Amino acid sequence: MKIYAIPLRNRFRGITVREGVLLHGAAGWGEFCPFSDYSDAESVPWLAAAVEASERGWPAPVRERVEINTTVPVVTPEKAHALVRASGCRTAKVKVADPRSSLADDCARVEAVRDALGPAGAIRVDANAAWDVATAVPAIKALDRAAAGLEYAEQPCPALDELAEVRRRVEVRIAADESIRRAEDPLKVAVAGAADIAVLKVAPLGGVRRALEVAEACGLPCVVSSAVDTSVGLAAGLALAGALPELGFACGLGTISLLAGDVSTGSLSPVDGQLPVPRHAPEPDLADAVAAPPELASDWRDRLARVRALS
Ligand SMILES: O=C(O)CCC(=O)c1ccccc1C(=O)O
Ligand SMILES: [Mg+2]
Repeated sequence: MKIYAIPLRNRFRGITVREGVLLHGAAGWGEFCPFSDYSDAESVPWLAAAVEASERGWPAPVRERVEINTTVPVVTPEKAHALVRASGCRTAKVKVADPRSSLADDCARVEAVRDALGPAGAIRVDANAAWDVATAVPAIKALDRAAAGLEYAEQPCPALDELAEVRRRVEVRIAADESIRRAEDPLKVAVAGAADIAVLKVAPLGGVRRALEVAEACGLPCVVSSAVDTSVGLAAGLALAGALPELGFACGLGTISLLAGDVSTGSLSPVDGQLPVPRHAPEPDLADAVAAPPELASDWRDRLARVRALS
């Protein structure tokens, strides 16, 4: 077992350091890294995903490579432009609706991203459920204009009925993320009328096999996205992206550049906007260099024991 703490290059989802545990088993390595605001009960599927990776391994893929979106945090337009250029990706996902960023700031960031991608690139935005319907509708229209066309808007509002209403009132496609991964039962969310696209994350859905079941149950085109995990967790996301019967959109697995380090020399950083589908997670040969300090490590061992007891 290895416990890591890696600073983020820019604040993301309100956090500045990413922490987690790497578990080793018969099939290799798995990552357990629920965010600190996740309860022990909510962390149970995260452990199931790490156990699947380390004990059992993943189903066989149907493709060898996955197109990747670069993820643009809440940064200045200049920085956003540079990040997109440096990524080599043809699709960018821009975080919007952050409390520290106005709609005008978001539009300026999206314009800079369009400039960096050129007209052939695709831009999606992610509001992380920050808006109500009355805010979302004009905001999505403004961002769509700033982008000269959005590919989709991810989770503009918290509730499914709000997503459905926004979807009726804008021309931009709507993607559901939190509505699926934080649902009581992700297999039973009636997401079809509320969204055009389902965002799937391996850890909160409880593993690659579980996520494949969710994909089948929801009946929508899927995008696989990361939890800003290390290359060990990203490998599980790529295994899911590799195993989905259809994959029509770039996946949000280009997040290693958001971290200031990684646990592996075999770092999963996109090349020419793509990543290969690995058969197992890379060996965390650099984990000791980013080891969590003793007190933090001990908190994680306690958390792991509590979540194991609930599993
Ligand atoms: O999808 C991506 O491009 C990156 C992953 C991402 O945005 C994310 C990462 C951690 C937690 C939540 C989210 C999210 O999609 O809302
Ligand atoms: Mg999202």
